[in-house]
Amino acid sequence: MNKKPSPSAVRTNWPAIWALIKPYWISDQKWRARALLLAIIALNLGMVYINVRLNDWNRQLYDVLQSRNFDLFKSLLWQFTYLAFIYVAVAIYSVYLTQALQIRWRYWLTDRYMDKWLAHRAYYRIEQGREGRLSDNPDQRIAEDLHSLTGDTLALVLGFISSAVTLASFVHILWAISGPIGFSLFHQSWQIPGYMVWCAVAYALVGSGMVWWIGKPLVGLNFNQERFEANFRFGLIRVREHAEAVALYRGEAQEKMQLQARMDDIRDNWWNIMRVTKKLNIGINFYGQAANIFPLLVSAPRYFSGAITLGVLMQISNAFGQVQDALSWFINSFTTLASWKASINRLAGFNADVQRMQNLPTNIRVRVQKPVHHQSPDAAAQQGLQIEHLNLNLPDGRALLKDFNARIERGQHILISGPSGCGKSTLVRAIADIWPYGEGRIALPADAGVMFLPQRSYLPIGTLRAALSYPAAEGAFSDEQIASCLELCRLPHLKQALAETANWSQHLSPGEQQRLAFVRVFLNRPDILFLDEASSAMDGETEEALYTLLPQQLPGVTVVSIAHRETLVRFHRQRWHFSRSSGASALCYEEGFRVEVSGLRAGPV
Ligand SMILES: Nc1ncnc2c1ncn2[C@@H]1O[C@H](COP(=O)(O)OP(=O)(O)OP(=O)(O)O)[C@@H](O)[C@H]1O
Repeated sequence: MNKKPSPSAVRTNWPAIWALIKPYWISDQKWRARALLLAIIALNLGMVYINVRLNDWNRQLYDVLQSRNFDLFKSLLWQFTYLAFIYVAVAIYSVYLTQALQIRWRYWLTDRYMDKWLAHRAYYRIEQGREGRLSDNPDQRIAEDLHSLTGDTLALVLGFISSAVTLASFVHILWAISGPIGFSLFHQSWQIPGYMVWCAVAYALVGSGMVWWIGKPLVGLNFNQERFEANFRFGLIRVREHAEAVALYRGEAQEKMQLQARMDDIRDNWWNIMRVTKKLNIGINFYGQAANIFPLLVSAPRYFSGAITLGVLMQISNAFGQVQDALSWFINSFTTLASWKASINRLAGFNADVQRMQNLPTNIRVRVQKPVHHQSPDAAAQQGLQIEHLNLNLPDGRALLKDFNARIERGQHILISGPSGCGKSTLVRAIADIWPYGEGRIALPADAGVMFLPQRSYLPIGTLRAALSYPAAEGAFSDEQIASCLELCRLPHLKQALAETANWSQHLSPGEQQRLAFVRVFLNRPDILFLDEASSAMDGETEEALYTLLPQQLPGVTVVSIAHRETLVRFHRQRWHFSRSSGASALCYEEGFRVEVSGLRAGPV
């Protein structure tokens, strides 16, 4: 099976990582964020302090046990009780505040990422321009990677600080109590002071090197796992969204095959993760188990020679454990580090894509004409829409439309026709300023309301009232206004359903959905209306009725329709027909199409 090209993983360096993390900490929320972080660090340091106290308590306990002193034993138990209570309270609040900081940071970041994604139509261009993409599934980048970026960063940073302070606190305890070790080499006697500290360092270094060497592939594997999971979920959502079409085509077997293929990707990659994790766990578990016995083995000679008491031996063992644990921060955090790095790489790719799409160079200049000096707003709106030397291309540079010039006067009704795939919708996309590939100038009249109706209108999930008001907020139009427009558009039966919530694009027929789009037109009352096969699913009579209503309800409205049906000709005064200059009928992108402008016999408009 052919695998789809995967977005290349972005490699990130420290400045790039810092650029992802920094913004929140210097934002308008910085003081609250920093205060929370400081409080959490203080609580974590408090835990380290209690651990230091417990280490000393440990020594006293074993000495008291050895000397069978019951009174001291009882007092030690009280000491432990209050230390344990404080530890529990500090540990609970440390987690609670960390979670609070995480959700604040995530909320702030998500808000920024949603803005970036929706700004300059990056969300649209990312889907359009498939070439050279560095990230996929933007929904997952925003929903999941920001979640792990905030959670993992806090866990890693706080873990690192705790480990560093634990290391500093216990190194000097271990240094002081472990004493020097002496040996002779080359007929000379040598002494290594605080030799247990060096043993711990050597032990942790060997372990860290081993874990890094074994676990390296996990970063790439985690990156892919998230991608495959998102692809699978997206596949399931597609079936849900297109349930009716799949059912009518009896496409279940094909869907199953495609979903299975995506699940296979998940399973294969998961096996690779399991293999690496198994090797990693072998290393980590041996390392962890050996750490229990290693300090006892190393300090046993001094205990048996009588140089240290049992209490000191146990204190050494405990302090060694703390030092070794702190030095093993890298080993213990390796899995988190691997998934954190994969999230960072994915977010860097997403940011690069969004930035590239926002700054996509375009030579199509779409601007709003400034009103001529002393011109009234009405006169400004009278100015027509002007298209000069417009060339349109496909994203890969092939020519679609060549040198098109036109002027649309106010109140003009224009029909755009031509073979399928010649670029009619693309011309409308260019006028709507969402198609960047090409060159030329488009001037829109000042203060004119422009509305674009595609063949399949978008109906958000929610109440019918909200779907009809879109993109205005629910409540922008009164129920009376909406009801009278529903009546006009031959949808009286929906008047009762304004407050109902449903997935309207699944519930209503395509013809009804197109009539709903016309309701939006009558509610919004645009000055210029583009209809891209917006009535193709209606019966001929309803289509004619709505076209007749347009100039009646919206006097002076400019209408530009894309349509294949010749019955619509009589509602238009001008035709723009896409054709090959050479007369060739087949699509050939080398030469592009030309548009012939011709007058039409006056109809009812
Ligand atoms: N994002 C894209 N990437 C690559 N090619 C595209 C993209 N969008 C459109 N095209 C191509 O551009 C050409 C023009 O598409 P357009 O939708 O403008 O055609 P049309 O004339 O409106 O067709 P129809 O009458 O079938 O609606 C088609 O060949 C289409 O495949």
